[in-house]
This record gives sequence, C-alpha cells and structure tokens, in this order.
Amino acid sequence: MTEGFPLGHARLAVGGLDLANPLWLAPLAGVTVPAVRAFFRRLGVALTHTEMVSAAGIVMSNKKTEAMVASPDGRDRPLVMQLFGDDPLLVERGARRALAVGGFDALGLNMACPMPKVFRKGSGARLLEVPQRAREMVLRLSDLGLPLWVKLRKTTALHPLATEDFAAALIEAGADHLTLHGRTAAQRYEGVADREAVLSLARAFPGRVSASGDVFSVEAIRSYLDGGCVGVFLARGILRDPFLVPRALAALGYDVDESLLVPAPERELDLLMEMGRALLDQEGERFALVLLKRFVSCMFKGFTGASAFRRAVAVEMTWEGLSSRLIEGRSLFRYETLREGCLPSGPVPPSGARKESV
Ligand SMILES: Cc1cc2nc3c(=O)[nH]c(=O)nc-3n(C[C@H](O)[C@H](O)[C@H](O)COP(=O)(O)O)c2cc1C
Repeated sequence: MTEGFPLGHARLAVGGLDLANPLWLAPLAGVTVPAVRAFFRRLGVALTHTEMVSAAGIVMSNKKTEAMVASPDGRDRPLVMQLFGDDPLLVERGARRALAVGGFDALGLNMACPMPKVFRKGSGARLLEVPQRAREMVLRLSDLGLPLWVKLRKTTALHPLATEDFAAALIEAGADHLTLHGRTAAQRYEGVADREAVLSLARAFPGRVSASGDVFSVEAIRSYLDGGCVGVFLARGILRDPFLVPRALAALGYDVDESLLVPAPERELDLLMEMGRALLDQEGERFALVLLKRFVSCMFKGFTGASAFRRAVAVEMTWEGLSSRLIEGRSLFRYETLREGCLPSGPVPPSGARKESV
C-alpha cells in the first residue's frame, strides 16, 4: 500500500543523485540540447538528460556527437548523458570516451527507443529481446564510477523475460535507477501508456523506478508519484505546455516563483526569447527557428490573438523576423479568454496560482 508522495518533500536521493524534486526532463532526441535544458531548468525541473548519444559516434570522435555530451552551462546539473548502442564493449568504450570529453553526473542507457534506425541495428528497445546482452552492458557501465540510469519499455509475451524479471536482472547487474515507459516497442508512441505496468514495477523495486508515458497533466504526475514512482520523466507534455512544470511543482508543495504560475504571455515570451537566443548561438538559426516554432505552436492557447500570433510566427524564416514577432507578442495578448483547464471559471485573478485539478 503506497502512502502517496509527501507534499513539499525537500530533496530526494535517487539513483545515486541528489535531486531537488521529482520532475525531470526526459531525454528527447532533437530537442534536449543545452538551451532547451536551461529553459526547463528555469521552469523547475531538477534533472535533465542529453539527447540519446550514439556510442559508435562518440568512439569515432565524431565532433557533433562529442558536442552532445558536453554541458556548457555549469548550472545544468545534475545531468544524465544517455547512450545507445548494440554491443556491450562498444557501449563501454563510448561511455569511457564520453567521460573523458563531457561533463555530466550519471550515465543513461537507452533500452527504450523503438525507432527503426536505432531498433533495427540492435539498440534501444531491441535490447529487451536479448537480456544477456543488456545485462552485460549494465555490468560494464556500472563499473565506470558514475550512477547508471536505464530507460526501458514494457516487454510482451514474445520477449524472453517479463518486464519485472528483465528489470531485476538489470538491477542485479548494477543499474542504479530504472525508468519504465509504459508502452511496448511495437506501440512506438501510439495508444495509451500502461500506467499500471509502471506502478507495478515501482512497487516491486521501491525507490528505484521512475515513470514515463502520457505525462500531460498534474493529475498524471500525481498518480505516478502517489503510486510509488520516485520521479517522473516529462516529455511531450511539456513540449506542448512547458508551464506544466511549475504548476505541478506547486501542486506537489514545492516553492515556485509566483510569476511562473500566473498566466502571463509576456513572461512566457521573455523565456522563449532567452531560449531562442541561446539556441541561435549554440545550434544555429535553422535549429533555433524549428524549435521555437514548435513551442509557440502549442502555447498561448486560450488567449485572444493567440491563433493569429502562432500563424505569424510559423511563416517567419529568419531569426530577425521571428524575434520581432516574439517582441510584438508581448503587447498582443489579452486575458479575455481563460486558458482551458488551467484556471477556475470567473474573472481572471491578477495574480495567484494557475489552477488545475490534482
Ligand atoms: C521527440 C522525442 C524524442 C525522444 N527521444 C528520446 C531519446 O533520445 N531517448 C529516450 O530514451 N527516449 C526518447 N523519447 C521518449 C521520451 O523520453 C518519453 O519516454 C516518451 O515520449 C513517453 O512520454 P510521453 O508519453 O509523456 O511523451 C523521445 C520522445 C520524443 C517525443
């Protein structure tokens, strides 16, 4: 019987790391570059991940891959560097090389990716089919002196081991922490994530398991934590609604900067602008535009003028144009319409928490 996640709990000792809260930015290929990690740190996540990094790429001293394991911002810690690969020795060599060139606090190992270019080559969720090889990978990485975090998916009747037995083998081999995405590899990102499968694993290995899958609301976060998970990986939910982070932290009883809780497009645009400048600087104009448009396309829902604003941003092809739109946006929105699901009915309060049922 779980007692529920303690409200306002201070710090957490999880998987060999000291963490300020249980909300963590998931590894997201093509997204979790340093500027995006810094953005979500500002919003309150206690842990970030790199994108998944190819062990083969880093062994070959591929410059792009090496850049992925560096942490240019000393405030972006604790950071998990997630590796993927098919061969235990290669993954170990990749980890050793990453340790030599990077700055991070834990090694992550991907046993969850279902995408063909990873899966077909024997990496990611393919490792669920070969428990011995997965175990050997964990044995090798757990010897390198940093905590080891493994992310996996649910297994099926076609796999050699049930999810819980596979997890037990990884823990026995030295994994410090496991995150279960409650979907099978065949599901990719479709269908509903199996919350009960995640909670069942959390009950089997208390203090060792965090959750991933369909984290789109404070309610989903609460149910994973109340059910025994030690943390929650935030992924598509915070790409759609980054301010879910401070809302959830406030609901869990953590201190949150009040200005992040009030629906304030000016503040949100300022933070986007800050991230945009860093993206431009670190990743180049093309990447900065793609990512900022992706965020803007989902934000500001419920505010008068939001649709026209999003359309105007979508057609900008240069940083100059897009940044001008963001600056204009600061005086564009009015609070006439309430944000769906975020605020109580009635007049919009001048300040105070954005409410969401928990
Ligand atoms: C764009 C994108 C990139 C992702 N990249 C990775 C990755 O590099 N490594 C990984 O373990 N999972 C990756 N994932 C999976 C997420 O970390 C997460 O487990 C998944 O999205 C389920 O959570 P959600 O349903 O709340 O989005 C990715 C997901 C998305 C949408």
